Amino acid sequence: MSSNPPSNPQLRLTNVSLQSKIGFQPILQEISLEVQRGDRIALIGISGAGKTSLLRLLNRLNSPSNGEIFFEEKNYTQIPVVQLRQQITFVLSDSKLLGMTVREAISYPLQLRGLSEDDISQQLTQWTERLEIPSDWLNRTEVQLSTGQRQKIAIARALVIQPQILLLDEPITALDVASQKKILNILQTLSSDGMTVIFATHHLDLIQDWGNRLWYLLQGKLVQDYPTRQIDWQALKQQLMITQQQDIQEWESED
Ligand SMILES: Nc1ncnc2c1ncn2[C@@H]1O[C@H](COP(=O)(O)OP(=O)(O)OP(=O)(O)O)[C@@H](O)[C@H]1O
Repeated sequence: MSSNPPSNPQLRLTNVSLQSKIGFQPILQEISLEVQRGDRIALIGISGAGKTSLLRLLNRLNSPSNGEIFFEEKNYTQIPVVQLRQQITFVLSDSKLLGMTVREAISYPLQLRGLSEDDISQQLTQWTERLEIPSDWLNRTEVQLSTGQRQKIAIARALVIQPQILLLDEPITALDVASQKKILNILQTLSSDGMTVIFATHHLDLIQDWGNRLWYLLQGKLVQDYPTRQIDWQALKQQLMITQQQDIQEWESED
């Protein structure tokens, strides 16, 4: 956790920028930060601030135009991408099952790691119980699931492999409040056991008491990186609302 004396960071970004291929304005600008093992980070910012882009860089779906990213002090460029993604997993808000049933989708990452059928079955039972996924969902395909149900499956599929770092992009927006709280609690427990979680969201109320750290992105810049206990949430919500309104006004004045 960040509150412990800092050891070698698990992740380190040095002056990372991401240039847009279509616009002049960089998507991310000179981001430098360090992440300690077990950090629970809420990543916030208005639409277009760069949250998804930053998560994509951390999952190596994109590479920085400038700057470097290190995982356990090893440069990302030196780590085979498959190996990296076995340790750093990304959950999108609209993950697809790609024609698989729920059972197949959750089992697949375990098959890729060469687990026996018995071990896969044990993990499947453990995680479906923990996430309260009813057994009658297991034979369903994507079209037979609601958006919220699909989000739950995407989280299960990421958690079965117990990654070192879990990246989440608005992962529980479509779930009911009780399910959201349950998942946030599970993530909190897992992070206490050492899993790092980076959670991008617009819903400050949801993550206010959840994280130990907050990153605030504004126009691709990391403008705040604070322990959550130092945050004035009311002021932050107001600041976000004002930024959002300014953004809309800028758009309107360009039309
Ligand atoms: N593939 C791309 N090509 C060009 N520009 C892109 C691309 N993807 C994103 N952008 C731009 O990068 C900026 C950041 O987008 P990003 O999706 O990272 O923001 P975000 O904070 O995740 O937004 P939201 O909260 O709406 O999901 C936006 O201005 C967007 O238009």
